Parts: sequence; C-alpha cells; structure tokens
Amino acid sequence: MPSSAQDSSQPNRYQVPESLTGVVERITYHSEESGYTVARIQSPRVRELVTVVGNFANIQAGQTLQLKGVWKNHPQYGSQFEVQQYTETKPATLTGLEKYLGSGLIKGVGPVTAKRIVTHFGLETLDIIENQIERLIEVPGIAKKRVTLIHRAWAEQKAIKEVMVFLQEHGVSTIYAIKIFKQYGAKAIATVKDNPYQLADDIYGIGFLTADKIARNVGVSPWSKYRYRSGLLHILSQAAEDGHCFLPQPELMKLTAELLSVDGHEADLEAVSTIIDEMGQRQQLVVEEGEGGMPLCYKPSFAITEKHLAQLLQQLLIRPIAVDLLRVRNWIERFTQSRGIVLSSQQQQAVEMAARSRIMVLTGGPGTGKTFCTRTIVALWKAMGKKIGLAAPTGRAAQRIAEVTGLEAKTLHRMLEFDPATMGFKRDRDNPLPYDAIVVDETSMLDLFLAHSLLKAIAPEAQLLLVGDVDQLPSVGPGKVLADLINSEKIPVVRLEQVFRQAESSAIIRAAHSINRGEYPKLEPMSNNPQSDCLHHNGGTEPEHGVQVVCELISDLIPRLGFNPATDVQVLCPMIRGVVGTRNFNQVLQQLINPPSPDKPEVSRGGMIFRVGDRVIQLKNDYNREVFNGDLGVVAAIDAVEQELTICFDGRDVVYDYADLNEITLAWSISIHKSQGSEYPVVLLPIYMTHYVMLSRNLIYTGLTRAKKLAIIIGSNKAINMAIRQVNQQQRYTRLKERLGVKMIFNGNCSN
Ligand SMILES: Nc1ncnc2c1ncn2[C@@H]1O[C@H](COP(=O)(O)OP(=O)(O)OP(=O)(O)O)[C@@H](O)[C@H]1O
Repeated sequence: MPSSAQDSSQPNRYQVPESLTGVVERITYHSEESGYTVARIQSPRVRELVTVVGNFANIQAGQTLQLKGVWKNHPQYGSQFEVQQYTETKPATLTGLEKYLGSGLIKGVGPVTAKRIVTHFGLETLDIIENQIERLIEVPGIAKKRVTLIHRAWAEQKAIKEVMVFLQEHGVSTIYAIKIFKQYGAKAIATVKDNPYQLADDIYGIGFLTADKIARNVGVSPWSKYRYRSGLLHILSQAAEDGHCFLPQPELMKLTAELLSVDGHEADLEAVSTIIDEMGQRQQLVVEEGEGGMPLCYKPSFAITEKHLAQLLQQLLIRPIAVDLLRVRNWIERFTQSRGIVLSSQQQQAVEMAARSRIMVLTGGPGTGKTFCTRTIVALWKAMGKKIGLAAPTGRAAQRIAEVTGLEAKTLHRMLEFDPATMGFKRDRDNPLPYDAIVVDETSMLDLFLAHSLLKAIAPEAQLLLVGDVDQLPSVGPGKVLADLINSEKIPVVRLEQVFRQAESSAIIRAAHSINRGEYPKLEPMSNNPQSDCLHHNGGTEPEHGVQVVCELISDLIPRLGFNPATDVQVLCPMIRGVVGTRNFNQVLQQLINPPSPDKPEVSRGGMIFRVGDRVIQLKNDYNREVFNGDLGVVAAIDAVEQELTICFDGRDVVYDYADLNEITLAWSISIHKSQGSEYPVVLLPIYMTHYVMLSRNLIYTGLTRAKKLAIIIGSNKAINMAIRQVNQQQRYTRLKERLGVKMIFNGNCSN
C-alpha cells in the first residue's frame, strides 16, 4: 500500500494531491452518463494493480494515463486512488499499444487486428495511423476496404475527442458529446457557444435542464430570452409527457418561473407573461380562451392537431350511411343461429350500430365480449362486401386481433405507412387507406397525434370501429382520446357490461371488475398449492421482502406450475425507482434468470449490463429500425469488434450500434404504463406503499388485466386498497371533448 494511504473512506480536503502514471488494464465500471469510472491500472510504482475511481470522458483499456488525485481507503474495496485530474499520453510499450488499439476504440479493429498492426509497425504504430494510414495495407490480413473504414473511424474518433474536450470543459458528459457531434458535426462547438438551448430542440436525450447547464458554463445570462423561451417550452413538453395537451396560463407561468429561478433569485412572472404574449404573436405558442375566459397555452402543433382531429371526426359523423337495417338483422340472426351463439342485447346493438355508423366506439372491461363482438362485426362487414383493415397501436395487440379474426392485422404505424425519410405517414387525405371499414383495437392507447394521423387517412366513404377498454390507463402520449370521444356524447358508443360465463370463471377477470367498481377484489392467499389464477402474497413489511418474494416465486412456484421464468413471466411495477421499482428488479432478475456465463457475451452501457439472453424493451420509436416504444425483444448476439448488439423482436433480428443502446433497457421488469397493449401468461405485480404517488385504480387494473393465466399481487392490503381508492388521479388537460361539442362550419379548408 502506498505510504500516503489514509485510513478513512471520507475524502480529506487537506490531503495533498499525488501523481500516478499507469496503463489502464481494464474498466470495471463506466457510466456513459456521468463518466464515473472504476478502473484497474498497472502502474510502474505499485506492484499490484491499482483501483482508480473518478470521472473520465472516454477511458479505454490500454490507455496510458497521468493521474492526479488522492489515495483513500474504501471500507469495502480497500485502497483506491481518487482521481481529480487526468491527461492521456500515448502508449509507450508494444503491449500498451496493442491493448489501446484493440480495446474497441476504433470500429473494425479488435484484439487480433490490433496485434497484427502493432507487430508490423512496432512503436511507430500511432504515427503511421495518424500520418500514413494507407500503409496499413502492408499488415497481413488488412485489405484496402478495411483501411478506409479504419481511416474513417480514426478521424471520427479524433474529431469526437476535440468536441469532447470542449464539452467536458463545460461540464457535458461523454454520451451527450457524441450526440452533439453526430448532430452538428464540425459546427458542434459553434452551436453550443451561440445558443445551447438549440440542443434541447434538436437532440434526443438533451432537454432544457442539460442545455441550461451547458449555457451556464458557456456564460449565457440566466435572464436571456432564449432561456425563458426554452424553459417555457420545456414546461409544456413536460406537461405533454404527463399526458396534457395544454396548460392553463397561470399554471404555466408558475411552473416556468419556478424552473427559471436561479440561486434564490426568482424569475420574474411578469417577464414570463411578456414572453408568452410575444410567443403567441410569433405563433410559437397558441393561447386560447377556455371556460370562464381562462387563457390556455398550447404548443402550436398540439392546438392545430386537436382542432383538426375534432373537425375530421365531425366530418365523418355528418356523412350518412344508407343501410337496410332489416337485412342486417336477418343476417345477424342467420349468422348467430348457424354458429349456435346468442348475442347479448348490447352486443346485438353494437353489431347493428357498426352497420350504420361511420364511426363508433366499442368499449368494456375484460371478458365482456369486445373481441367476440368485433369478430361478428368483421363477419358482417365481410358479408356486405367491404374491404376490411385491422390495426392496433402495438405489434402484440395487432398480432392478437389477427389471431382472433383470422385476418391480417398491422400496427397503426405500418398500416399508415410511416416514412422515416419524412418522419410522416404516407397514408393521409390525399392517399387514404384502401379500406371500406377499419377496426382499431386497444384504442385506449391512442394519443392525440396518432389518432389524428389515423383519422386523416380514413377515406370519406369508409367506416371506423374503435375498440378499447376506457378504464385502462390512458395513452403514454398526450391526450385521452378514447375517453374524450366517449364523454363527448357525440360519437356512437356501445359499452359492454355483461361478463360472460367463460370469462367469469377466471378470478383475474372477476378481480379486475371488482377493482373497476372500487371494491377490494377476492384474491386467494398464497399457498404451496394454489387453486385460483389470481393470488395474493402479502409481501412482508419492507419493500426488500417484496424483491425476495418475487425471486422465490420465480425460482420455485412458477416453474412448478409449468411456466418458464425466462419467457412466460413479466414483473410489472408502478414505478421505475426504488427497491421495488423496475430498475432494481431488472438487476436482481437478470442475475437470477440470466446470470453471467463465459458463453454469454455482455456489454456495459449507462451503468447497465446487456447480456445475450436478456429481455429488453425499446424506449422510443425508431422508425429506421422499425422498432417502436414498448416493443419487447431478446438480446441474440453481441459483437465486441463491430460494437454491435443484435436484438430479436418477435422473430426479427435488429442490429444496434453500441452508441444507440440508450434506446433500450432491460425488461425483466417493466412499468405498468409500458405494458399497455401487451399480455403475458404470468404477471407479478408488486404494489407497495412506497409507490403511493403512482398508485391508482386504473394502474392496478391495467397491470392485473395483462395476465392471461396467472396473476400474483405482492403487497399489503393497505397498498392495494390505496390503489383501488385513487380515481382520476391524473386528470389530463385536453379539449377534444369540448371541441366535439362545438358546431363546426366546414369550408373544406382544414388541411394540416
Ligand atoms: N354472446 C356470447 N355468447 C357466448 N360467449 C360469449 C359471448 N360473448 C363473449 N363470449 C365469451 O366470453 C369470453 C370473453 O369474451 P372476449 O374475449 O370477446 O372479451 P373481451 O372483452 O375481448 O376481453 P379481453 O378484453 O379480456 O380480451 C370469451 O370466451 C367469449 O367467447
């Protein structure tokens, strides 16, 4: 141990920094987000490998680093060098060079190629790559094409380093530096200096807060108009993330002023109000008058879309359909008789309504026969000679409706033909969908923008059936379209209420209906030999016990009941954070279900390990890869040389560059919100008081109804009760319902 090592884990601010030079042997941990790193270093001064901890921009094995910092004694990990400053020097030994080049620094060069290059050029290797890269062709096994690739990767690496150094100086982490570089290329530094708030508009993952941090470091005044404008839009974006389409002006002003306050200096409400006026005049904001004259502030795209969606719906509603109802009734009678089925009166009403409505909503809880009824409607429409299109917001829901109707069904994005080049849909008013009748399932998931795109693509003579359970969680995106359509009382709606016998035999469905009525459900207490498909485990007193219970169930009861923990079980949590949140569960369950093994390659990104065999979930719509927010996949392969990871989504392999891994996260456990539109054989639902901010009736209802064969709720009666009693916790600001109630004058001029 070095002589100056301290016997304390606490930093001693009076400790004099020491120097240490060494070659990075391996990286134990590196957070892309913060740059925080734990690495092992071989230093000539110390015989054993040294552990160093600190923030590093772009640390690679093989790098030679000159470090300044202090020695500390960590109670668990022992002696460590805590780095305060570092500089990189070029590797001075052949082994160092080999390690450096082969560490994944350059795409296309793995350890084998690195060894060949270093064997050939020796200590001159880096000089050659820097100044005479064409000479790489002399290395056995490197063809011209590879030289070009390496050249490009090296140049990019260098340019990234420059931008990185600048951004690091201004407190930006590596992961953003790369994104900023990708977005602006050579103009990266200039953009950051001129108006850092631009980053929040242009770069996924950089929001106002990060841009604001950069702005402060670059020296932009906290009272600049750029900052006010960006802050205001940030508040509206946050509101949209919470599902709102607008904010009342006083609320927007209050939240913006809070956000913009700096070091105890309040931002001026008056100034915020002036900016709102200015932005309104410049059409950067739409301010509308709501009830009682309340000014309501929209981002323009939200206001235009909401208005236009209401117009499109009204246009559909006023187009009559000529149908011989007697013939329809005769058809229903023949159809049901020939199949030996009897429609409930509500189902009969729904089928008749589908025959004569341009647009209608079919809603109801689980087991009320929505699917059964949809199948009958589809059969009727087919008998009427209509060309039918089926779709749903998610791939899984589309697959399910295809199975039950026996017809092809697509995701809405596919049906509307999303074009990544324009980031828009090819199907629209000028190029409508080629169907006479369209069924969309799981419409509780339709947000404002998707609903608008759908309505825009419906041919004027076509019919639209929207099926969904309005009591489920509303869409992830802004709006509560299904609820607004129903509550407007302008759209024909059939609400199915009777639970059918087959469904009634499922305790999951009975429990879901009880919860929906606000009653505590009948749940079978946990035992070794459960009889019901809906079980309750009290989960112990502490959240930690919940984690233990879930692990025990997955290791013991679930396989005993014939389910496969790796494919059949989904742990659904109300929250991401906390002991019983998805993030912690993912680590624990990964270790349990897919532990490390020499034959399973893995990569660490953003503090998370992705391993072959891991279940993962896509976090954003990626139109190029055709993978959408909420899609579940399994890591099929990891290529450390190409720095690529292959994920299999429902039988389709999709390749991700390491740099894009922030698009995915582990999915051994996912949030209930993300589970909408999907079903799983087994659902484990930890519900704890620590989730109290999130607990609501439609949350537990949605989670429970994702289970097809077995649901186990883990948690105290108190927490379950709290969830059931919490209704309408998340009121969303939308005006679709009001707009549908307003008589509109059509001038044929509402294109968008
Ligand atoms: N009129 C009917 N006569 C006999 N059985 C029916 C009738 N309607 C529905 N069922 C049966 O009730 C059960 C539930 O119906 P269905 O699956 O259509 O409900 P759902 O509302 O789509 O449920 P979920 O939302 O859970 O998918 C099914 O087994 C279905 O065959």
